[in-house]
Amino acid sequence: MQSLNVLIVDDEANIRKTLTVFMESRGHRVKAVSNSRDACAEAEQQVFDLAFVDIRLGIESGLDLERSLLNACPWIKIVIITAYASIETAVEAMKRGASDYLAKPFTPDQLESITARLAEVCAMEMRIASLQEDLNRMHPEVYFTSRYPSMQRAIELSRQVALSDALVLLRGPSGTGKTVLARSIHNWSQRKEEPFGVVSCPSLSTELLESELFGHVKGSFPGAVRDKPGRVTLCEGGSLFLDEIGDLPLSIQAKLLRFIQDREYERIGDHQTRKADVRIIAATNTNLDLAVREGEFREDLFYRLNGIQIDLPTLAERPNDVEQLALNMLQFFAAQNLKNFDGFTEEARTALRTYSWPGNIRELRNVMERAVILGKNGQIGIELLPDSIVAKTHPVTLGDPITLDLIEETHIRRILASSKSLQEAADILGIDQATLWRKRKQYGI
Ligand SMILES: Nc1ncnc2c1ncn2[C@@H]1O[C@H](COP(=O)(O)OP(=O)(O)OP(=O)(O)O)[C@@H](O)[C@H]1O
Repeated sequence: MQSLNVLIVDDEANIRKTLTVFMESRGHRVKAVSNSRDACAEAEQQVFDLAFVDIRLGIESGLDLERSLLNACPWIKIVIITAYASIETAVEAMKRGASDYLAKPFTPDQLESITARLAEVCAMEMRIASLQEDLNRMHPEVYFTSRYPSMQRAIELSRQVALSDALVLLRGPSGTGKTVLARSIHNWSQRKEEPFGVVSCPSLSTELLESELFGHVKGSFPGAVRDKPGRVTLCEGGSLFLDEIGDLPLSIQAKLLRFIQDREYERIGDHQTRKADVRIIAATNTNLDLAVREGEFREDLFYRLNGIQIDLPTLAERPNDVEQLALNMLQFFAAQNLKNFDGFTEEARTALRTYSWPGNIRELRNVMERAVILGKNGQIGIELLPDSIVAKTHPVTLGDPITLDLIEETHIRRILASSKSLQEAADILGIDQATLWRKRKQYGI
């Protein structure tokens, strides 16, 4: 058992003494006080893992002290001690944040078991916090700020729908950030303290996918060696993100529709109907209308999912956002690799802005990671960018032996990059918005 910092608050000197001797004999560090004021003063000065608090401290109430201790040390585990055991006080103590309850007179065994259990909880919380830190170290901070109305709309709508339990369908090509946005919707919602699960529909066979979603009972198919709860069970109270929902087999589509409508499902091989409260967020990078027309996607499920659609633009549609995103990623990977970079050379900046990024933010992230690994310190120049990016964006000068198309593409990209809106770009180029749209499509901008 890890050694804990323990605070004992009791107005009876012999209880303080007994608890102190017991805890110290188990290797914990103890501070014992007789009243709320001293307890608060101690909690201000050092971090405690565990506190034993008498419910009656002379004329003061240990229940009132709970809140002050939790404010000072939010992770502290409080055990309320009382000679006046009653269900009501126990319930009240737990409601105010106590972790357990000990009735006087207590035995060493009871103390031992409460302390061991809470030490385990403390250790687990520390492990989770350190895993969370590792996760944060592995992922650049999500950056949603954009100069483009299409992206601003997507984020605004996401924040609005997050507050409801509405079904959401995120649409956008691969790498545009659908998974990241789904997780953010969960984090902006009231379900944020509950689990968030991800199931990638194309990654599993039909049977395994159904089992992944709804679970199975032992022996229901070869390989089902033990009962398994599905994601729907594990995400109770939270959200489940179904990536590439267009790839969900028809047989599972029917079950998903029933789950969405009635919140009911069965595990594979089980007749018991279960219920779960899970918000579904789905994503697709294909045209679901077409899948419906071709009979590959159920129309009724399509209409259920179609309620709130959020479209994520490609990176090519937001060239002026690339530099800031790239800069954030550069700083992130630089810190991870213990290097120091201060931005990009002018050439690299132009290359980043004019490249069409078919792999979207995922590709940008990979390019930044590669540049940081290959580079030393200072600025990132084009020599650190992949040839595919540099070749497509080499500086074009009028009079160079190049095609008119390349001149037109380069010119449109540069004007788009320096304009605040598509209308402004169209005005500068002397064409209407429809023509600009056709040309952007033609050049993949
Ligand atoms: N707004 C953002 N800020 C920072 N990084 C982002 C952002 N959006 C996406 N990324 C990063 O880009 C990569 C791709 O994002 P994500 O997996 O969310 O895309 P996706 O649209 O779900 O892709 P796919 O359809 O292939 O599953 C991830 O590494 C993610 O961390």
